[in-house]
Parts: sequence; structure tokens; C-alpha cells
Amino acid sequence: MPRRTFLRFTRAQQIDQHEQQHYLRCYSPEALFHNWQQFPPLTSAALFENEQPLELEIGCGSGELLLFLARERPHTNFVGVDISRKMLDKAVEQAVRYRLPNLKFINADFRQMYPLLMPDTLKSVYLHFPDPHLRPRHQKRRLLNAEFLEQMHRALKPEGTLSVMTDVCDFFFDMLAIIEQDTRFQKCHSERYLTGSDLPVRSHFQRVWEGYGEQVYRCLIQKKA
Ligand SMILES: C[S@@+](CC[C@H](N)C(=O)[O-])C[C@H]1O[C@@H](n2cnc3c(N)ncnc32)[C@H](O)[C@@H]1O
Repeated sequence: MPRRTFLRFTRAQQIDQHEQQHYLRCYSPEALFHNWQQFPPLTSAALFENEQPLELEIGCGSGELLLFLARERPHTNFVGVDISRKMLDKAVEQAVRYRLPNLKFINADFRQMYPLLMPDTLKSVYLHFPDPHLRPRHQKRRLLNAEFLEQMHRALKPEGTLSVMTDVCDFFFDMLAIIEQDTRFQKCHSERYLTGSDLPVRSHFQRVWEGYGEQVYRCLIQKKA
């Protein structure tokens, strides 16, 4: 490769890496387990150095929802957490492309991040198309359980919302039953649950499942003031 081309190529790579680091943080399971105190709390001040409202997507995958919301609402900060680095690389590539100062991604197991959640800090949380773990012996891996709601109740601001969406009917009703047992939340709709998506953007998995003709089940709940 000619020297000039090589230099241009390596410089472009360096810029990419630098920009990638701006958008992506990686928290190893070992470090989170042994020394979670070394990581910044999940707040706008710690992650964005400002006080804008903060919204979180858990299991954000390739980030379509947050990429859309961050562009639409520049005065809100958005954080996406996903355990899969491969999925996040796609999200980060787009974040670099659009240069979004109000968006960050964290590569971590969200269940290990509970100590980083601060009281009354999140405006909204999205749990869309979480892995259903349908086999009985795998169900303990599901993200939404009583402990998860405990943490959401602590971290959400009063009247902050949690949006839950999936195409897996049995899984949805399992989650709904857990949600309905927690009287510290109320539904934002009069129906027991809703079907179909009302979002202006469709995530990767939403497109996949809707392509197979699957119905989407969802509910939106709010932390009581
Ligand atoms: C079916 S995908 C849905 C992705 C995205 N929400 C969408 O609608 O396209 C589920 C995502 O949750 C992530 N995930 C599963 N368990 C997780 C955990 N414990 N912490 C963080 N992310 C997790 C997976 O890596 C995967 O990207």
C-alpha cells in the first residue's frame, strides 16, 4: 500500500476508534462483580456531564430506538445497555455517523449494573423484545422479575415510565403477572395491555418478528408519584 494511502487509512481508523470510545463503554463481568465502585453511576452528570433528563434501554441490541430518539430529542440523554458487543458495534457505528452528543452505549450484563442505578434519576426505561428464555430451567435468566421491578422503582423518577414489549405471548403474560403484583406502579392505559407498536421507529427484532406476522404485546407502567 502506498505510504500516503496507508497513513490516511490508519488515521481514519484512529479517529474511528477514538469516536467509538466516546460512544461505547465496556464493563467486564469480573470488574463489575468485584469492584463495581470503579464505574460511574448511571446518571446524566456522570455519563454526559450535564443535567438533562436520562432515558435507558435495557438490551438495546443494534440501537435503532435510541438512535432515533436521540436525534429527535437532543435535550434528553439516552443510554443503551447490551450484553452483546457485536450488537453494540452496529449501534456505535451509527452513533458515530450521526454524531449524537446525547447518546452512549454500555456493554455489560444489566443485572450486574444494579449498584450503578441511582435513586430517582431515570425518566423512562425501555425493555423491548427481551430474550424470552422459554425453557423452564432457563426462566431464571429473564430480566424482568421482582428484583428488576424493585430496582426500577428505585431508579425511576416519580411518574417515570417503564415500557415493556415482546412478540412472545406466554412470556408477555408472565411479565404482566409480575408487573401487576407490584402496586407501586400503575398502568398508563386503561386496557390491561396493548397490542401493536405505537413507536415511530421499529427495532431490528421488531422488524424480524413482525415480518413473520407475529403480534406485538406491550404495556407502559408508571412509578406512582
Ligand atoms: C431479542 S434482542 C432485542 C434487541 C432490541 N431491543 C430490539 O428490539 O431489536 C435482546 C437483546 O437483549 C440483550 N441482552 C440479553 N440479556 C441481557 C442482559 N442481561 N444485559 C444486557 N443485555 C442483555 C441481548 O444481547 C440482545 O441484544
